[in-house]
Amino acid sequence: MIEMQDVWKEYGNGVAALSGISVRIAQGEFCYVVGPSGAGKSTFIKLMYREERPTKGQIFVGGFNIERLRERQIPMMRRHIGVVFQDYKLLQPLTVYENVSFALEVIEASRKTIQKRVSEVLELVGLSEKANMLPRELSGGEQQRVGIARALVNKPSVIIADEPTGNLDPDNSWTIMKLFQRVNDRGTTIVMATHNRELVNSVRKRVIAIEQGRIVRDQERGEYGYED
Ligand SMILES: Nc1ncnc2c1ncn2[C@@H]1O[C@H](COP(=O)(O)OP(=O)(O)OP(=O)(O)O)[C@@H](O)[C@H]1O
Repeated sequence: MIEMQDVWKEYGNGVAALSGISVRIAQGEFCYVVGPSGAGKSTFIKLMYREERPTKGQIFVGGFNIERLRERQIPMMRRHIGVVFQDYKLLQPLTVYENVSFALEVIEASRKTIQKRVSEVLELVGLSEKANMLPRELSGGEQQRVGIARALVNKPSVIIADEPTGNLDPDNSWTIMKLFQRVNDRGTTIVMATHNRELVNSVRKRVIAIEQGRIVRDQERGEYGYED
């Protein structure tokens, strides 16, 4: 479960990115976040995994009051949240396998657990054959699938994705969407900021629209609602 209670975010330069956001996303929901450029979507997403801190308000993710956490509790909290980025953010010198296993090595999982889990997620994203390749040897769609495997390897209860299809063509975007759908079918909450009108209008889910830092629409099985 994700909950924000009257959350405000003003950046250091005085820009008011979010102004009084209150929202609740239940465990297992699939939720799009839409809105014009600069509306506050990325800020909304970044607050959920504590990449940014709110100026005011409370944020709960997967049972953690993430504003009350001590520094040393942050890695534990992040294990419950998988994050997927528009530009993948893979470690270039590492292989596909290593990019995914890295998240488990950090928590000192046993070698056997690591091998089993990495094989499972690479299979899920259809990249078992490419485990030993480097990111630069992969297509954009494949790189994003590595990003998703990495996000899933710790079995998080929530996946947060900021424009995961932003750099991909329609075919690859659909592949990513179907993967998210499968992950969501297993009970994982998905929150996905997107400008992809076609995906939002074809695969109907909850839509939260943000404009000028405020939620202006929150619809079950909603539509994209913008022309871009
Ligand atoms: N680190 C930052 N420092 C200062 N201002 C910022 C910072 N990050 C974002 N902003 C500002 O906060 C506002 C909201 O930005 P945000 O990135 O959340 O929007 P967005 O809806 O994700 O936009 P886009 O769709 O273009 O990605 C914008 O006015 C932006 O310029």
